[in-house]
Amino acid sequence: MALLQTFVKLRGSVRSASRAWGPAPVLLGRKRWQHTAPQDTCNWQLLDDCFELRYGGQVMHFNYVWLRDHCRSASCYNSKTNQRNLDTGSIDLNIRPTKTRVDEENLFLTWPDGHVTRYNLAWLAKNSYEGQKWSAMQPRILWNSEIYSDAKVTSANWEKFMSCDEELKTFLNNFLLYGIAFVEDVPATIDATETVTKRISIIRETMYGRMWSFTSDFSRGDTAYTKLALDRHTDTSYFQEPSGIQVFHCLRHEGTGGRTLLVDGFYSANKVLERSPENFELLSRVPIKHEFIENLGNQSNHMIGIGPVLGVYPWNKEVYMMRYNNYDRAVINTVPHNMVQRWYVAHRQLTDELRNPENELWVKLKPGKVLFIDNWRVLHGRESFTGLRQLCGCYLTRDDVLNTARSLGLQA
Ligand SMILES: C[N+](C)(C)CCCC[C@H](N)C(=O)O
Ligand SMILES: O=C(O)CCC(=O)C(=O)O
Ligand SMILES: [Fe+2]
Repeated sequence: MALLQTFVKLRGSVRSASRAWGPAPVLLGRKRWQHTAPQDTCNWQLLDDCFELRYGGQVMHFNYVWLRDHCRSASCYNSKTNQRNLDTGSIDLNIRPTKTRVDEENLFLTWPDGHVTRYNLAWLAKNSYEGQKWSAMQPRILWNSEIYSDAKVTSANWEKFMSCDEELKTFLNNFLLYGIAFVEDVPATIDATETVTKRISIIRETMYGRMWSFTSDFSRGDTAYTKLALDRHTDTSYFQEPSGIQVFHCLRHEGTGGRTLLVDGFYSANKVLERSPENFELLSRVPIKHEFIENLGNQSNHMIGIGPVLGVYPWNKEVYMMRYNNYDRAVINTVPHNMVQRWYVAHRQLTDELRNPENELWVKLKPGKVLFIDNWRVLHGRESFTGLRQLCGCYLTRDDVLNTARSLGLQA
């Protein structure tokens, strides 16, 4: 560090001539940092192991290797393909800048080989760990049945949905916010159901097929193919990557019962977090297995998916995936004995939340009404039924649904 101190200015500040310190930017829960004019003022210092920047009322820390790695100069980064050119493996892990300069909008670092990197301060703030810590990856509205009903979320209309991007965008916005969305007036056929889903994404083919249609004929080795009630669950928890979206269209039902149950899993997970952070932590850290074993005359399948009940981003504690399927949960043999009891306690707390009747949204699916469920978030179940009931649908590839949402300007 002696060498460093000889060549480098270690501290500095830049203040816009006529501007004073403004109030700290307000964090609106899911919003990213906002920078308004009075917060242009910035202070910085070179610490031993990182560059400390105070900008927009926020103190941020940037590791030196990270800074070198994120140089956006033409030789380090190809802005046509949005890909890094720089070989990260060639960066000296003890690299330090030899010169530092900050103006009102940018930080300039000179590296030992003379290469200069310019970083826009707002870009740094947006991409800092501290900035991400307070912003949501995926803005959403957690709901129980009252919140969802009061929101009066409208369904998309088939014709408009197929022809108008604004209708698709509104639909996807609702889907991202609530984890469920409906399209109505769809012709009651498998073909039309396929058409409506293809407007959003690529269909994810699984061992159940591409488009599937099922009745209570027990044609597959799963309770879904019976008339029995099904408690709330997420599907394909036994895949390493559970299906992102599930589509349901009830093509006919001549009988009684058979209503669909929907529960926002993230609402319940959030209640667990508020009431018992230790239980939330346990559910997000302990990996368990789910399994699908099917032996039919003409086909056999054995799927195993491993992961915690709650998939959580560690930096902001945001839940992004719930695997909850008591039918398909496999033997627990991944949890040490002294943790199993605590895991069951945590699982019970989540189960109690999920079973709170206030959280249950019941809908009767009818021909024409297509339901899209975020299968990483919203649990579904069904009431037992009588009579002939035919349900068709498919799973969608999650990446492509989110891709469509982003292409329409939504944060996903
Ligand atoms: C939807 N479809 C009828 C095709 C399959 C149902 C799969 C049911 C399975 N127990 C699970 O939860 O994944
Ligand atoms: O029959 C239903 O309403 C849903 C059954 C089910 O859970 C499924 O197919 O994934
Ligand atoms: Fe299911």
